[in-house]
Amino acid sequence: AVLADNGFNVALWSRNEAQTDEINTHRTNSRYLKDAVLPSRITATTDMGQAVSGAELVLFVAPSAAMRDVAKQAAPFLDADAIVVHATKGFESGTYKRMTTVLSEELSLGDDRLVVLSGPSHAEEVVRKLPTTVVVASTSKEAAERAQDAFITNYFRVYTNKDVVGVEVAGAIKNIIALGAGLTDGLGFGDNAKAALLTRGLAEISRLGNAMGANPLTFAGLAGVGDLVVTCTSKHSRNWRAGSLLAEGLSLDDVLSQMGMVVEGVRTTSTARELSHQFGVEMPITEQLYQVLFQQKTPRSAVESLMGRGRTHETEDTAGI
Ligand SMILES: NC(=O)C1=CN([C@@H]2O[C@H](COP(=O)(O)OP(=O)(O)OC[C@H]3O[C@@H](n4cnc5c(N)ncnc54)[C@H](O)[C@@H]3O)[C@@H](O)[C@H]2O)C=CC1
Ligand SMILES: O=C(CO)COP(=O)(O)O
Repeated sequence: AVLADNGFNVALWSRNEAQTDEINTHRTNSRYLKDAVLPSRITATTDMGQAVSGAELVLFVAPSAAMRDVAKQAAPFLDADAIVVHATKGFESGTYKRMTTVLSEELSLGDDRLVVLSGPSHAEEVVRKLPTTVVVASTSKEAAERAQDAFITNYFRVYTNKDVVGVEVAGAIKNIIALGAGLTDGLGFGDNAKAALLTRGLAEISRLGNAMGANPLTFAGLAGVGDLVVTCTSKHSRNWRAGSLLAEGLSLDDVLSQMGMVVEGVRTTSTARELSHQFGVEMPITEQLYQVLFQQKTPRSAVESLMGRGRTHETEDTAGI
């Protein structure tokens, strides 16, 4: 919708024909964006060739679990000088790869044509043209500026950044903390606990990101603090909502089927735990959430474990913040 508002003719690919028919006929996408009326410059299609051939910019925003498959389908149709942007917040399960790595492998692209778009940007608000700010990161200044040009509007402000690793790590890991925030709110642990969770969550994001080669300053920016705050506090967040349903006592399977939309933080908790071992960094909140999600630990005893950890110094272990 943002690209269409900026005058681009947008081809929107979906695998679901009922959904593309609804968008083309009624300009609505009722299951995912209830009250929104989509711009007439959007044409939905189930034909990947029609969507991708000739496009100067291709935006991938499949859930992380589907990214490789969707990129594979798009690869034969990608124009030689198209730039590729993604807005997906997660890693590939099993390989622990970042999304730009997956895209570069499947599309045979160099870093100079790859951009990640991230930041506090719930779709429900963007589609209503409420003021939103995001960051587009690429190792190529030119690619980042092409994406900035394409997306920037008077309600959608776009900053460039060079730190692809930091922006991707921040966007993925904040979902874990948002699941924790939903649990904390659902269990009535209070405002002090929630503030602690966000702050120590940011320390965890930074620690892993720094070990993976990120710029520490990224975590104080829109993709870091910005997205962490919105996902942990917004009524639109699926990760927060999933956490609050877990707090009501629902099983993880029941929560996920009730949500009916992707809750990236669940898979990301397993991936981040593996990455924390691989990079030798401590991620105690992630570890406790992993035990709650996958090992039947109760949230209350997870909090006890976090509060009972050995004494430590606040800043020593959070290089960069
Ligand atoms: N919803 C939001 O406000 C924002 C979402 N994101 C990120 O965007 C990504 C996608 O999230 P949403 O669109 O919100 O999720 P969603 O669950 O609302 O929609 C996902 C869409 O992908 C389709 N899909 C799932 N598996 C597929 C496959 N194998 N092949 C083709 N299509 C497939 C589904 O049918 C559905 O249409 C996530 O990584 C999320 O973190 C990023 C910023 C904001
Ligand atoms: O990343 C998002 C907003 O910036 C969306 O978060 P949820 O997936 O938790 O809804």
